Amino acid sequence: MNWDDESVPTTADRLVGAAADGEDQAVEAALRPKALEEFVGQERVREQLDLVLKAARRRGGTADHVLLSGAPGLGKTTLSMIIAAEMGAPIRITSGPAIQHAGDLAAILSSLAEGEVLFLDEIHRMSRPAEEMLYMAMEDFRVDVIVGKGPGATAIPLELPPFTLVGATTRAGLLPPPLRDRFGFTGHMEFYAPAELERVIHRSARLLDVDIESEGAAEIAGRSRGTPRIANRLLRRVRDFAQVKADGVITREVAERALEVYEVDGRGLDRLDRAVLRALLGLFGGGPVGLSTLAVAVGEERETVEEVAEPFLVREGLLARTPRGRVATPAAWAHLGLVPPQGGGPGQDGLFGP
Ligand SMILES: Nc1ncnc2c1ncn2[C@@H]1O[C@H](COP(=O)(O)OP(=O)(O)OP(=O)(O)O)[C@@H](O)[C@H]1O
Repeated sequence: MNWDDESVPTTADRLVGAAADGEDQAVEAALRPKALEEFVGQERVREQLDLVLKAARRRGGTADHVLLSGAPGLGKTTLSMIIAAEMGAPIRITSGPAIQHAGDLAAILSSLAEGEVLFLDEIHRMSRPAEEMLYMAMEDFRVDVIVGKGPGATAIPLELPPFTLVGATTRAGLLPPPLRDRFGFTGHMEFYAPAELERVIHRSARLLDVDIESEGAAEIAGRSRGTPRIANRLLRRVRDFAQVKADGVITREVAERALEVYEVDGRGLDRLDRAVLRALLGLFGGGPVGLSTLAVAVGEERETVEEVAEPFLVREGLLARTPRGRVATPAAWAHLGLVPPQGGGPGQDGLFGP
């Protein structure tokens, strides 16, 4: 194998990145399920949420505050919109980083309509003063607006209409307990199984008027890293290929050829992921090797390797983070079609057996 057969990988426009790009934002609105029963997978969250919403509707009140945690692209925004739709309520969408001052939050809260759903994405990134204001708003539907500064400052209480806060976070563990405790319901979103992603793909294909065979959908699902956003994005790229290079129908063969062109392999790894693995195996015998050294070897920033490539490699059981550095697993050797050196590789100390 030639270790230099690909140029330095870049993270820009990553086809298998979970964050939304411009095109995603433009088309996602059309692909979002509008009702709970259209929402694929996440059975437990869906069932529990269904009860919370039905009970609130029966009481004729607003639903309890809901916290949704999970990786990007798993459907948190979609679910928040469904909550509003199921409650027949309007929705306001904002995010933690957009609320840096308590006053920003007060302005939003005081303009909410009764029963409105406030979706607060990346709630863990809100400023401290805004967070503290939110405690009282969630619990008592009231905020204290501070007027003036220093010893002369006074707090003017402001009544709020009852509303439902839907907070979304990629890391529930980062939320301070007083905030976490104020949510009546917490839903943990899991990565989707391939069969669920196939359903997402079939549904999106119908909406996009794309002809797809079951095996074509399965091929795309298997490379979508458990994430509907990635499944929808790969579907659009494979559709392009099918329309230009084939007769427009997505068969397994068309999906395979297309994803080869886009350099997304059978397990959903892209060039960056493979570059990290190749460096780890080819240059360092499978490790252990320090993160900084590995990053230099692939020509990327340390943070890029750690935050962009590694989480998926670890999740897939291809790479392990150990106190002595990064180590490739036997599955990594197998994935690249290589044989580990005798004895498990230099420095592995039999971590994964002989
Ligand atoms: N369960 C699902 N069924 C069908 N489509 C889904 C599902 N979950 C997500 N999607 C689709 O995936 C895309 C991304 O979903 P969404 O924007 O809700 O993710 P998110 O978790 O809010 O992501 P982020 O954290 O980046 O904001 C949307 O186009 C949506 O249609």
